[in-house]
Amino acid sequence: AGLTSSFASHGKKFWGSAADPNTIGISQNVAILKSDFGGVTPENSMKWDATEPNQNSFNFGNSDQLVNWATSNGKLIRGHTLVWHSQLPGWVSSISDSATLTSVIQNHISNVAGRYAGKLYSWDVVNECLGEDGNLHSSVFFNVLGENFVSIAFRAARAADGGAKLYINDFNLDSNNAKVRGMVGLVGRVNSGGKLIDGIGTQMHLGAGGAGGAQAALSALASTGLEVAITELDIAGASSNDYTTVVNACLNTPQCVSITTWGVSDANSWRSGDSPLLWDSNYQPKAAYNAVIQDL
Ligand SMILES: OC[C@H]1CNC[C@@H](O)[C@@H]1O[C@@H]1O[C@H](CO)[C@@H](O[C@@H]2O[C@H](CO)[C@@H](O[C@@H]3O[C@H](CO)[C@@H](O)[C@H](O)[C@H]3O)[C@H](O)[C@H]2O)[C@H](O)[C@H]1O
Repeated sequence: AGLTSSFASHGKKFWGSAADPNTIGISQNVAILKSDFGGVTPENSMKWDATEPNQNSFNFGNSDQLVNWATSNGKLIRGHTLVWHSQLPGWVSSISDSATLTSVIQNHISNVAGRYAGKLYSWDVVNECLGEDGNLHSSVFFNVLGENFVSIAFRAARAADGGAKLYINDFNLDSNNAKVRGMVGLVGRVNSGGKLIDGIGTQMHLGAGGAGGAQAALSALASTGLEVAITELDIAGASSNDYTTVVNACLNTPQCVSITTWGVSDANSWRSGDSPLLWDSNYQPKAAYNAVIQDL
């Protein structure tokens, strides 16, 4: 059995991977996605700079391709991402009026999330809004709208797609650190007036030997009672021990519903120099892959 079916045998939803037209166009990659993965996340095609490069003119060419491929191959989809300060067009980051920015966010989300309503498992509604101290960091969204931009985004996402799980996603949520505590506080405040956020995504772009804090991080995030997902896993050096440590942390955390690696093969990884994934640059499974399968 492959990754996702072995993982699902423990009551988990799916094991996914980042993907996009550039990687579903590679036959070796597609063969592995079909055999071992139960979900995909668009690596770039659903981001603001790709979907709405100019105000109110939308481009869904690549994202439609990814969604159609996933749907016709029975893969769940994690939408990524609606509101993020990076890969953001200049026409958005230059807005300084709160009413304008609010309607721009609402229009973007109703068009993008509305288009895929009913087809996605979840959305990363807000991505990377926290600083390492656990407070919201400076961005056009926070500077113009304050913390309320998070609620504005989640309400718009809920209105556009009543079925998708709505996640807040961030990196360096890899141990029970100030950022994890900040995230727990933020979701508590946002959900205090009624549940807007359904889940917390921890990206887990790890260094070699960096998996030791995974259990503490997942337990702390799960203490909110929300779903938790590992959303962009890759680990420098891809050691068997690091990968099985992360997998076991998820197995031991009932709210941890899925693991997504940020790609399949080192050949297409954003950090290929670190050899961080479970398949090498010749699309051959590494020792870590066998160790994970054995562990599951
Ligand atoms: O940075 C890693 C993670 C961290 N968490 C959020 C998550 O979304 C992020 O993913 C990475 O996010 C990165 C940008 O922030 C992506 O990198 C961008 O990926 C884009 C699509 O391939 C690149 O854009 C292409 O660039 C080419 C040459 O510069 C141009 O010819 C193409 O037209 C242009 O699309 C950008 O330069 C490149 O910066 C990576 O593929 C993607 O893996």
